[in-house]
Amino acid sequence: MPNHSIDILQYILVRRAHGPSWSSDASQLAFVADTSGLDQAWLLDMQIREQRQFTHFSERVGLVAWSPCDQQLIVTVDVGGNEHDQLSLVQFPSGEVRALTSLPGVIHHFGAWSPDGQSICYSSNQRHQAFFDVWIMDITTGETRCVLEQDASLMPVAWSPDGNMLLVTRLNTELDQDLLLVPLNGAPPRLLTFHEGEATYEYPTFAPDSQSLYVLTNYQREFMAPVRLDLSSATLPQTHTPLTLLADTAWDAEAGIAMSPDGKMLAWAINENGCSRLVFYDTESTQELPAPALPPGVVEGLQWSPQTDEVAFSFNSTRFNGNIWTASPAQAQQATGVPMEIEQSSLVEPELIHYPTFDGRQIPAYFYRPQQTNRANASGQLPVIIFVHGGPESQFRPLYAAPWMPPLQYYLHRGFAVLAPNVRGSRGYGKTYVHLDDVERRPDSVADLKAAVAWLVEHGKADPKRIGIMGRSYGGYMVLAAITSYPDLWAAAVDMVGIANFVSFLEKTGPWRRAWREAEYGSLAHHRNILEQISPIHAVDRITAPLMVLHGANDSRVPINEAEHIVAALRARHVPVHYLRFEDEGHFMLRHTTQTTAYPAIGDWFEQYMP
Ligand SMILES: CSCC[C@H](NC=O)C(=O)N[C@@H](CC(C)C)C(=O)N[C@@H](Cc1ccccc1)C(=O)O
Repeated sequence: MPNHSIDILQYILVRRAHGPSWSSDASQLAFVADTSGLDQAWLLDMQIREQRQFTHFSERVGLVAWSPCDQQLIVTVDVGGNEHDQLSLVQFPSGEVRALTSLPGVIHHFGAWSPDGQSICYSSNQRHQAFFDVWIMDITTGETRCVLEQDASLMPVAWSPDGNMLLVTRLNTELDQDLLLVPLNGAPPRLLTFHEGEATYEYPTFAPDSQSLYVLTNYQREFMAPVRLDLSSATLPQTHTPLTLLADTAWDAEAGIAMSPDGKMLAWAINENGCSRLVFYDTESTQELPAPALPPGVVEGLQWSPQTDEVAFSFNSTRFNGNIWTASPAQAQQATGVPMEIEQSSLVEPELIHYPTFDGRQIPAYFYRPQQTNRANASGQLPVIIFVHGGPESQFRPLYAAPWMPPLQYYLHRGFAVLAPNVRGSRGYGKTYVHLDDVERRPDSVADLKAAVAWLVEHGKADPKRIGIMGRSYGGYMVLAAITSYPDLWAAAVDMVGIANFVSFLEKTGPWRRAWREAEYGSLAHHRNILEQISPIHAVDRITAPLMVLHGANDSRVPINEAEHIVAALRARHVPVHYLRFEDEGHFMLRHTTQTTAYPAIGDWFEQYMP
């Protein structure tokens, strides 16, 4: 028998670095890493290639952003995982910290530094809990001024190189956005992206002359593609800013659109079936350049060096824990050495499969077969855990250590196979696919889970009596929907931070999030009947699968009463239920101490009911 308490430490000790930010002279690369057990700011000295922890907060750091001129950085920190980020300024090299905001009830989203390093822009919901306005702060005097106030979710994303304008994203829903150009001389903001239907605009970046910008968008397209928006031509009211497509894409472009300081090169990535391919692009010849190949994995946060011809990004794959890498058109290399203590060869690479579902569609999924098959039955069939991602507008991707994800490799090590489907409604497969589960069509995505079981059994991959299901957040809802809709399929289930009742969830989730979620799930005003019909809390009588429930008390996305209600309902009906409540955690359950408790307990639960 393996000793699980030792094993889990190895799996949790697969640390992750993300969010690279260059100092202006490119001598230092800042990033966020959880090497110490909690995300903190770290620095990599690019000359001597040594990394060191730079901040030592007792709470989690969200992001780091170097000033474009000076030896100082912005960091964001929340409390107990509540996602109410506050902004602080940290001096280099002393590490001295000055709080720039201290409003614990208010959420701050850092936007950008001004090009002269004197000011920052950010948005906050200080005026009204549900709305984010755009602010500028002089970091020397601490003086603030609101530069854009709307009853909307506004996020500043870039400061023009000439210092005169901000670029602001307005989040209409999770899948629809606008870009606004905000002159800092008090003139009215200009809507750049008048559009009908849905469009998102991600990672907008100004060209050096402030006359055009580059952005990834799915405006009038199925997939995200890199485009240039020409700001110099006058735009008629109710028209979209003229746009040039840089490269046609059959998959989503992602991870940023990083620009070299002279504006001659761009870099982005393409998400091909969940794996990132790096792209370099020459803006003069308008041609793609050769790019180094990466192992199958995920690229995030592309940042061009202010001094050299290389980009920094975080890279995370099945066999490489999250680290910061750098790449030029000639080569890619790992830059940080955030440790991974597991032998690479013991990590299982998944197989990409597609299975048919009720309406003839093919559902993409990753199947992981454990190296040790000692838990197979006499027919060679394995116990299988189906892992359902959240969102639902998220995507399961083959990475090792997303910090919020249960460590699938650990369950493989304990002898379970894992199937991770991207059921209808997932991101990454185009605009049409992502809407196939909207509002009244939600049960169709649950039927895709039934089809997953059929595929596993038909292909001899699973012992039909030992199929379990686990998911987080919206994926936790999918678990509850699966065990109420198809109770006979499941031997055991695990719901982490899931929704049990869409009505109480929408009433109690942070008011800033309600409108985004209503676009996906249906609204309290217009779809109450549907919301009630699809809510597992009203079908608890159908549950027979033993259920484990885990939740963080400070979760501002899915309030903890969702867990408390389902647990109480099952206890009243004597269905086996095991509840773990974490007091100093929010939605993401990021503390290593939490993870070393939660993840072995999940393994034990599946082992108990799927022996
Ligand atoms: C990136 S996809 C959807 C994000 C969505 N945003 C706003 O509400 C979200 O947070 N969805 C939640 C459920 C919702 C609050 C009811 C969710 O399912 N979260 C998942 C996926 C996720 C992973 C990482 C960052 C954001 C979302 C989860 O926490 O595992």
